[in-house]
Amino acid sequence: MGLLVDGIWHNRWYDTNTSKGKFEREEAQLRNWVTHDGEAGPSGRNGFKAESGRYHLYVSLACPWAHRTLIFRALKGLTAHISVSVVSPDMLENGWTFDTSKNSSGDELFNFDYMHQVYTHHAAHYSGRVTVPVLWDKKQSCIVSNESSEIIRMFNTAFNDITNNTLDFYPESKRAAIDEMNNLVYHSINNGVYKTGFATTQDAYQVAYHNLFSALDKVETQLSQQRYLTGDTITEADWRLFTTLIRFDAVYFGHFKCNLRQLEQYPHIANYIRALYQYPGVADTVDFHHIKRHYYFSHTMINPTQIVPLGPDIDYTTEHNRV
Ligand SMILES: N[C@@H](CCC(=O)N[C@@H](CS)C(=O)NCC(=O)O)C(=O)O
Repeated sequence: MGLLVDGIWHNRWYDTNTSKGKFEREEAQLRNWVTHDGEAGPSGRNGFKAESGRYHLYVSLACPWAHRTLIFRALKGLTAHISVSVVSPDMLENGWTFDTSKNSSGDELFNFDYMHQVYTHHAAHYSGRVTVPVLWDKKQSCIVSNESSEIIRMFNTAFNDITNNTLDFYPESKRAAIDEMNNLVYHSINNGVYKTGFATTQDAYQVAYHNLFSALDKVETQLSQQRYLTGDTITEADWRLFTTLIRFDAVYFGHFKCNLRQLEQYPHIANYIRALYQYPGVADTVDFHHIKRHYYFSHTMINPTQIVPLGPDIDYTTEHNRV
């Protein structure tokens, strides 16, 4: 785990000394948008037109943020149009690697050894964390974006003329409700599990823990009244929540000490996870080997023995009642 400073890789864990033990996530820096006509999106510059075969996704199958982009790639019919490289789940002194002997697919574009080389290929003097997902433009040889919430918005609409897939997970009429739900889920659940697990003071841990479980209680209540987070149709808000929920009992409950309850103990959430897992195309994007191996093996300051636990044994293919 580390970061680039002026293009040079440094092996360094997150610094929580200046934030009273709180984990503070760095903002993604590269924020261009692929659009149907190549005009600039809400941020960044123009020049990224949606074209089949032009873009490449770098992902980790362990990472909940990258997982969102894989789900949208699958559901929006983009697998034949956007290629993918998968990093190894082991993220140690060199950060994310393309070590094929450790379950990486290898770097399909450049045959690099490390993900940080993709960042310095984009900008030789890059400074910042080397995160996934990354959307790469093969034509201009640069990174389009390293922000998953924006990559899924691009996938939701920019390629519709190419795929003829008009499924809309961010429909105009529901945007306010989706944004409100995303705000709760991002701060208290998606990032909330990280704030709980990466806290280095008791106080910071407890604040994050209580916030997380109070948000999960709200979600449970919401799901007791309606099928999906914002009503009777599935939206982006559900997929953003799902990638954290599917990792929760396997990793966050134990490794990140989010252990008030397992999600299996929430009747509505437990069924909802199954409904989303069983949505056509989604189960193929979930890889529990990568998920468990990444967290337990890579975070040696939390789990110095690097033992990867065998349990829990949960079957997400069982019948659910969300109809
Ligand atoms: N804002 C980013 C966050 C991505 C992110 O933090 N990814 C993690 C993997 S789960 C990562 O690559 N971390 C490496 C690091 O922080 O050094 C997004 O949503 O795309």
